[in-house]
Amino acid sequence: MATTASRLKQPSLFIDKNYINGKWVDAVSGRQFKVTDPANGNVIASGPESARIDAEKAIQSAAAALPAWRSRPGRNRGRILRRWYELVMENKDDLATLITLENGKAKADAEGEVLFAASFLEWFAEEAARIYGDVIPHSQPGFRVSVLKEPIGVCGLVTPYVLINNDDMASMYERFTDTGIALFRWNFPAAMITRKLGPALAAGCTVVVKTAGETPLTAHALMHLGERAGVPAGVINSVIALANTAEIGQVLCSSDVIRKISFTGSTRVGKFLMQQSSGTLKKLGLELGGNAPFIVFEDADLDVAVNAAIASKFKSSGQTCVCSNRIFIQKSIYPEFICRLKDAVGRFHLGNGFDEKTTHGPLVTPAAANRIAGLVEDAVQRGGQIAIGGQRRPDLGSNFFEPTIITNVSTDMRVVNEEIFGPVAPIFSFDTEDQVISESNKSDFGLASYIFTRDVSRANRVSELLQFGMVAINTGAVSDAASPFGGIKHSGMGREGSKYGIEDYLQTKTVVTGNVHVAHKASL
Ligand SMILES: O=CCCC(=O)O
Repeated sequence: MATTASRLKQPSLFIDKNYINGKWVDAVSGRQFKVTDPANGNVIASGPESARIDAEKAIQSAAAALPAWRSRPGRNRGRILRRWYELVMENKDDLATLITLENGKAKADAEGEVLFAASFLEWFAEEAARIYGDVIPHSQPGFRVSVLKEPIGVCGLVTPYVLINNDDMASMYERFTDTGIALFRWNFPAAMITRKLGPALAAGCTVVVKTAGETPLTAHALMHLGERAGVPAGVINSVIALANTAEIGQVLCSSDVIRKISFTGSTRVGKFLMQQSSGTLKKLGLELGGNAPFIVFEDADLDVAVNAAIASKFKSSGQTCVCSNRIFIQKSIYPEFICRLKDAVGRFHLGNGFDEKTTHGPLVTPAAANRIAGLVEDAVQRGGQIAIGGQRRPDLGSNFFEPTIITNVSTDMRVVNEEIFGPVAPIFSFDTEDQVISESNKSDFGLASYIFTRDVSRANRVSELLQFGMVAINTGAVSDAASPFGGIKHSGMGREGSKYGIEDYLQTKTVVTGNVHVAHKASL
C-alpha cells in the first residue's frame, strides 16, 4: 500500500506482515484481510490472516529465544529498552500518523499516545536492572533462605478484543466468531503494546503478541523500531488476524510453552480466555472493562472538575476503559456543572483526525456508532434528557457520533449499567456522601473511579470506601507509567506499569541452603 507508506517520513515503518523469529513474513496460508481508516472506510493496508500454524511458529520462536534473553544481565536488557524508547521519540510523528490512520483519534491525541507509549519503555528500561530477590533468616541455625525472582517464561500478549458486555449486543458487531470472541478495533494501538512489552522484556521474558487486526500498523512499526534498538530475533513475535482471532487466542491460551497471558479488553472475553488458560494453569494479567464513577462534591473546584470530566469522559471519543461512565454531581452544584460541561462540549470539533481543528475523531466502526445510538435511544425512552448531542453524524461518515450529555438519568438505563465506550456522559445528581458511595459501588466492575473535593478527610475516606482498583482525586488522569494500573472484581487482576508491573512477569523461586556456616561462637 504505497499511499500509506508515502505518508510517513520513514516509509520503512509501514509493515503489513507477521513478525516471527526476526523476519517479516506472510501468513502460511497467504490469506490477507483489509485494514481500513475509520474516518472514511478507505483501505489503508492489508494484514496476514494468521492461523494456528503461524501462532505455533511464533511460540516456537519465542521459546528458542528465551534462554539467551533471560540470561542477559538486566542492565543489558534495559539498555536495549532505553534505545527503543529513544527511537520511538525520534519517530513520534510517523507513529502518530499511523495511529490516526488506523484508529481515527485526533492527531494531537495520537501524539500524546506516542509519548505515553514511550514512557513505558523508558520506565521499564530503568526497572530492568532492579529486579531484586530476598534473603530470609531460616528457622534453623546454619540454614539460609534465598528468594530469586526469575522471568516467568514465554508470554502471550493479547490486546485486541474490546467491549461486548452482553449477548444481545454481540450481534450488533460486524464480526463475531462462533467461539464468542468479538473483535473490535483497539483503542491504544501503541501504548497497549509497550505497556505489556516493556515489563515482559525487562523481566527477561520472550513474547508472542496478538495485536488488534484492525490496528496492526502501529504495533509493527513499534516492533521494527525495537529490532533497530537491538531486540534479538525471536524475543518479540507477532501474529495478526481478523477472522481467525479466536483461533490464535485459543492456541496461545492452551499452549504449555506459554506461561502467562496478559490481556486487555472486555470482561466477557477475559473470562473466556481465563477458562481457556485453566488447562495449563497460566499466570493471568487481565485488564478488563470498567464502569467508572466520577463524583463531584459541592466543595470541589468546579473548573478542575469540568476539565477533568472532559478529559476522562471524552478522551479518544470515550473509547477507553478508564473513561468516566457514571457522573455524579452533588445537588447544589448540579445546574452549574451541567451548564459548564455543556459549554465545553459545545466547543468540541468532530471530524477527521488529520484535520487540525478536530478535537474528537470517529468511533471505531459503524457498528460502534450503532451501538452508541442504541444506548442513547434506550436512555431517552426511559426518561433521559439530551442536554447536548445525541445524534449520529452521517454527513461526516458512518462512524461519527456527537459528544452527548444526558440528564435525568435513572439506574435502569443501559448507559448506567454497561461500559459505554463512546462519547456519552450520563449525569446523576446526589444528596449525601453515603448515598453516592453506595451507588458508585453498585457495579460488578471495579477499575477506575474519580473524586472531586477540597476536603482532604473526605477524599481519604471516600477513596478507601470505593470498591475500585484505582481512585483519582481532583484529576481526570489516572494512567501513568509510574502508577499501578488495574482493576478488582470483574475488572480483572494483575497490574501494569510501575514496580508492580514487572512483578507480573516474574516468578518466585525459593532456594534453601544448608550448612551455610558453623554456628556462631559465643566468644565472637
Ligand atoms: O483503555 C484502557 C487504558 C486506558 C488508559 O490507560 O488510559
